[in-house]
Amino acid sequence: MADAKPRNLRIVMFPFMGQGHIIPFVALALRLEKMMKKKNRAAKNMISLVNTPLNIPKIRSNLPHDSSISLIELPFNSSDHGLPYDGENFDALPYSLVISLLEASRSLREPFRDLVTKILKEEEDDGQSSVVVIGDFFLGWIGQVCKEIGVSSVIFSAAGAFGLGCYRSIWLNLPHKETKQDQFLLDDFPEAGEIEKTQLNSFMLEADGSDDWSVFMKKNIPGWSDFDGFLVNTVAEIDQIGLSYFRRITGVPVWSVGPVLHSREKKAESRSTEEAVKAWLDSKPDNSVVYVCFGSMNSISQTHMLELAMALERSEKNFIWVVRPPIGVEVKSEFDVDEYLPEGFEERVTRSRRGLIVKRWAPQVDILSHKATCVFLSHCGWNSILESLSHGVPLLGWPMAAEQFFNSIFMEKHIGVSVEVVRGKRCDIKCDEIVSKINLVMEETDVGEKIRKKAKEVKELVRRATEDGVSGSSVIGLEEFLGQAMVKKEKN
Ligand SMILES: O=c1ccn([C@@H]2O[C@H](COP(=O)(O)OP(=O)(O)O[C@H]3O[C@H](CO)[C@@H](O)[C@H](O)[C@H]3O)[C@@H](O)[C@H]2O)c(=O)[nH]1
Repeated sequence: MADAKPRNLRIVMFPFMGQGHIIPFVALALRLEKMMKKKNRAAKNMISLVNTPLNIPKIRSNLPHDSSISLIELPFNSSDHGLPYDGENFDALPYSLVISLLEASRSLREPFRDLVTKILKEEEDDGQSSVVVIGDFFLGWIGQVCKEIGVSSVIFSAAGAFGLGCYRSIWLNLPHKETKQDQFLLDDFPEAGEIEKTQLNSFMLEADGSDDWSVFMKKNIPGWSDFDGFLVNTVAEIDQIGLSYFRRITGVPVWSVGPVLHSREKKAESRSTEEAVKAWLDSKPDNSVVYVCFGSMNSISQTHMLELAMALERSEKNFIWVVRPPIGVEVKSEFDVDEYLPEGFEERVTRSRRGLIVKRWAPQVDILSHKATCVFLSHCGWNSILESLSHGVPLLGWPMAAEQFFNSIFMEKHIGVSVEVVRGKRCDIKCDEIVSKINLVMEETDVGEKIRKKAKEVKELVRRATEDGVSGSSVIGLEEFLGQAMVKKEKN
């Protein structure tokens, strides 16, 4: 019910416990804080980010000191769920335990319900406020909790609409189980085009409806229909197929609001890496560097590391490679990169200054925004894609998990800014194939020129979407959402 009086807005945001989700949620919270201040400085608006104890300091370190965003901790003990004692974030777990954290997160339902009930009571006493919850798509139960207590809720998808649409449709219907063909169409999303079985992550491919992933998804995804809307970290001008799909299947508003990008972490311990990376990039010619990084939670096998290292050396291109321990090695363990790379590799590339190896975590946005960077060899996580597109950097795709395969095909076949190098964690890839794809995109080939030109055009589309003065599509999306959030929700 619309209310004529200006209202205060209380926004409660709950990202799933993974860096690929927390980072864009923090970025969205900061964007909303700025917009709300600009709109009405006098209003007592407030934004809170909710998470589990070990993630709260991670979130805090990403907030500027002058931010008034508050952090709220929910009780959670990972050991109660068969997880390591500090296993509260995807980045602290091997991929095999990701499903256990997803399942364990369902235990946050009651504490979250109590929290929102308390917040609602405080705001009702105030009589002037609306409360809205922004939840994560992996926390599908949030919609029902909010419905029951009479609070509006929307999902903020850190994934793009095309990729998430394919992911949703496949998990709900397992269409690949119904066909012997290598390709298939999605029943409720045929406009996504043919999907190949090699584009399914290993859990999807092996799913039979009764495995842990299918069981979780069948509980989680139907919950999305309890939300009052979707905010998607994407750009309307490029992700229309997926946005239309979500509008059609949900019947609720779907706003594109991206890219909401993380402004760089300013942690003291990473400052020396930042400086070293900047100095190295400054010493390189424009458009001469391949940046290689597989996101916050994925690694490749040691065999693949060897092939990739040889390829980077043989390509004779400058490169930055963010190296994480290979699959099968304890994620958090201290590791010596030398152990997993060809003999003398690190020493050779360091001596020649042709390559920079960064252990675990690099200042990705700084790298992508530097004029020396030419192409990004990426696992096609959606944040990485958005960061790359925002800086006009074309992609070399190596999707390996989740919805990354669909993002990769979307960037290559629909948008034209990427070439897929290889798919999956168990693929067979040889060094020469990687070299030829790097050369294809970086050198003066027809494909390379076309892709680099397209990446510049997309950069411009993305820039315009978030431009304030001319009301870009993503600015309008957020404004429409804020307008709707001010409307008080009736209890069901
Ligand atoms: O060395 C690094 C590695 C990562 N990042 C940042 O970490 C984020 C990584 O996000 P993303 O590229 O989306 O990868 P994941 O962390 O793997 O993201 C998960 O979440 C995404 C959003 O839902 C999905 O698209 C992915 O498939 C899923 O793996 C980005 O902001 C990067 O800039 C760094 O700054 N430095």
